[in-house]
Amino acid sequence: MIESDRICSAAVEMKQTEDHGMVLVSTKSLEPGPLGLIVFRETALLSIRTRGSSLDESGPVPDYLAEGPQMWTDWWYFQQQPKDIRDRILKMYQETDCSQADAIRQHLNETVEKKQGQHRECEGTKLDEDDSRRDDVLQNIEDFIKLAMVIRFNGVELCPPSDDGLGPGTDYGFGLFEVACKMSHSCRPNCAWMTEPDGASKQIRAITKIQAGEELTVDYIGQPLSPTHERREELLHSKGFLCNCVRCSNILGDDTRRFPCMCQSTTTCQGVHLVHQQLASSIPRLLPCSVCNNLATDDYTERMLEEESRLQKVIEEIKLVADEGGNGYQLQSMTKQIEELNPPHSCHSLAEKCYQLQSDYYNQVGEYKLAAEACYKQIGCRVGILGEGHLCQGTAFCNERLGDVLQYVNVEEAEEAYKRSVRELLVMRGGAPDPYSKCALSKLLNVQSTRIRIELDHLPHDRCLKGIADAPYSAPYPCVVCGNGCTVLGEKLEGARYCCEEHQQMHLSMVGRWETPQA
Ligand SMILES: C[S@@+](CC[C@H](N)C(=O)[O-])C[C@H]1O[C@@H](n2cnc3c(N)ncnc32)[C@H](O)[C@@H]1O
Repeated sequence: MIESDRICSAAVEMKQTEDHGMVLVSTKSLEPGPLGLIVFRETALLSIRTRGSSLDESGPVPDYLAEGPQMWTDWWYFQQQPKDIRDRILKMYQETDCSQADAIRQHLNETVEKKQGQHRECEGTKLDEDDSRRDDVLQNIEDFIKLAMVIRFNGVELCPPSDDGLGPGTDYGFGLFEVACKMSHSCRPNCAWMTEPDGASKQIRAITKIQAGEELTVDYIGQPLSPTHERREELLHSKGFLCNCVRCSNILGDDTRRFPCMCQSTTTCQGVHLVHQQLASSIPRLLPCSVCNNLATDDYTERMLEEESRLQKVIEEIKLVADEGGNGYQLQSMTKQIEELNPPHSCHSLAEKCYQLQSDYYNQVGEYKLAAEACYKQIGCRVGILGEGHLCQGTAFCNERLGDVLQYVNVEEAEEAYKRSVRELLVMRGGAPDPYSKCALSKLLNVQSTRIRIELDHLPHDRCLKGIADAPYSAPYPCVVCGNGCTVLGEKLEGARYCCEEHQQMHLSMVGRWETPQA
């Protein structure tokens, strides 16, 4: 463990709220500092293998559950637990109106009726041991459904990184956490959770400053760059609720879908139209320009949205080809399409995908300078949409990829990119003991050794961290009004940054916080 890796025990309490039910709040102000802060750790009350893994001991699935084999594995592991653990797990169940639960109930009840009919026909036939073992599903239908729902709505994957930090490691299935599962979801969370190497515990880390009394939130789905309606659909589908986090309920629009101001061809307006669309089934519309407030015409709206779906299709086609190639070499057959990818705005969620494809492609063909440029744009887009304070693994890995490319072009800049990656991973994942941070750190040391000839073997990891934690984050802040680089720090609204005072005034007026300066 690195020295400043602090654990903040007794920093949380549970609280009942009106809109989110039971939640976790911080009892103290928490300051993650440069190396992050562990708020608490928890071991899963129950961890369940993924069916099909070599460690799945649950045996053959009963015929009547053939549609849902994982449910059988879940039930089998549940049945192996002592009674008090089973009771605590079932206590996590929340009454919900869920069509999946109704479908399971109906299916199992029909199976019972059928079996009873068969039993009457051949009275006296003995069930074999396997049958009776499996039939406890049918004798406990309501508990079976409760367990399925608890897992669906509260189960969290248990997958620590691989030893070399280059990807996910052993998949331990998923776990049920009695305390951590009370944390609400946010698309702009203040905490991150990560699986410890034992595959059974989670570490919950503060990734932003947190005030005493503030609710602790994590990202349940890890798709912060997906458009609002996609994130909400995903949460509705997988977790059964309509997200009302700060980003999803932002009346200023979807921060991942930006289109240039309609007047841009005739004026110098640098503003953007954000999209308002809360669900896939709702009709998207462009909001007034963030700078000149002009409305987009129906014609312009239609053209922009058509262009957006066309680009989405092209990206999917390219990705399909890249995936088929395994190592990605097939991408070269799509040179023209990749080079011509042209997002509607540099801070649109599709821009991030375009830049990633371009960076991968240029990297493969050895055009490292172009690859680095595309990767810089990708980072700019991520920071532009999510804000600098939004730590996420995706951005950290992106910085690491930038470092990999820059090694061929500019070693000093590669060093800076690795530093940012290490710094972000340190706060998110806890530093040197974590394989991801270790991997980024050793890449940093490698690139440093080419510059200043340091003896890697004599440098303990903890000492290398000094200085890195303070590495400045040089990606530009986006103006909340137009997305351009910023110089003016908003004092009235924390986190809001502006490219000029005019945009600051505009934004504060829009949200009712503008006060005319005294003469
Ligand atoms: C895993 S549980 C969290 C604990 C839960 N609040 C409780 O009382 O047990 C997820 C539930 O919390 C609520 N919730 C969490 N995050 C939310 C969000 N961003 N928007 C709306 N509801 C949310 C929803 O009711 C959801 O079904």
